[in-house]
Amino acid sequence: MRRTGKKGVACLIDPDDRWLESELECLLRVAGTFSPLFILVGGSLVQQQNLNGVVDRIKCVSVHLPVLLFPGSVLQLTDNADGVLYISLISGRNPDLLIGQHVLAAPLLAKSDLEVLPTGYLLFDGGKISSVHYMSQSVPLPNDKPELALATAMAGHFLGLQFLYLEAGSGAARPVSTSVIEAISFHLPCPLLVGGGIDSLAKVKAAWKAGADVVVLGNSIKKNPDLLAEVLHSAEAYNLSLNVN
Ligand SMILES: CC(C)=CCC/C(C)=C/CC/C(C)=C/CC/C(C)=C/COP(=O)(O)OP(=O)(O)O
Ligand SMILES: O=P(O)(O)OC[C@@H](O)CO
Ligand SMILES: [Mg+2]
Repeated sequence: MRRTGKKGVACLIDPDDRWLESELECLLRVAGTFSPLFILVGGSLVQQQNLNGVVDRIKCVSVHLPVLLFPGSVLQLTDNADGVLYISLISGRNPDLLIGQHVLAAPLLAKSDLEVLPTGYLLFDGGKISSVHYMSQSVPLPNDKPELALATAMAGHFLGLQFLYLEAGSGAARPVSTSVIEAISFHLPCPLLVGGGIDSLAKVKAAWKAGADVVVLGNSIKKNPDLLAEVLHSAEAYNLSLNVN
């Protein structure tokens, strides 16, 4: 994706949010089979039986949409997804979330068919205390210090992490700043996922323009599935203009 300049979208389905069967189906129908789109499933407290069920429901409606797990802990792994963001919280200094959960998860992942995507996860100050901030007990990066963010992202890149997820926290008051996205995308080749508080087409476009490869949408599309349709049309038009579809 970084190579082609294509822009992508990921829908975050949090199994802890009460998803009516009809709501999930409506969202998945909007999503259709649009190719640079995938589904992330995760949340800070998710219990495994919820997780299995939600992944099954998604697969039942949208057989071809890739479903990636976005785990808050080793308890949030299930075999019926396609892959897992193997996230290490590199903005924090909590050893359990840098490497501890990963050690516990590794033997389970080795036995599963899940594709493992090594991902540096950077939490930014999104203007209010997010669940990830609380659950991880780690200090978020400032949103107005691109040089600190870049140094952290570079460290992840040099350690071999292949994707970077810039996170402002679910429902953030302010998304990750464009100056942060620009600094990281200018200097590093890893595909960038950016999420947290992105709740309008204008914010999506600003993140893409700054260098995000994939914009992650959670709360906003649960409230308003029409936003997903708008964003997908916009991505499709942009990707067609690159002549890379
Ligand atoms: C690799 C494995 C198995 C685990 C990684 C564990 C790590 C590093 C977690 C990072 C810190 C953390 C607690 C992340 C939560 C990830 C997540 C799914 C966030 C989305 O949840 P929200 O939607 O923000 O939470 P709320 O719905 O509670 O607001
Ligand atoms: O729910 P929102 O605010 O879109 O956030 C999405 C995701 O980045 C949270 O982990
Ligand atoms: Mg949530």
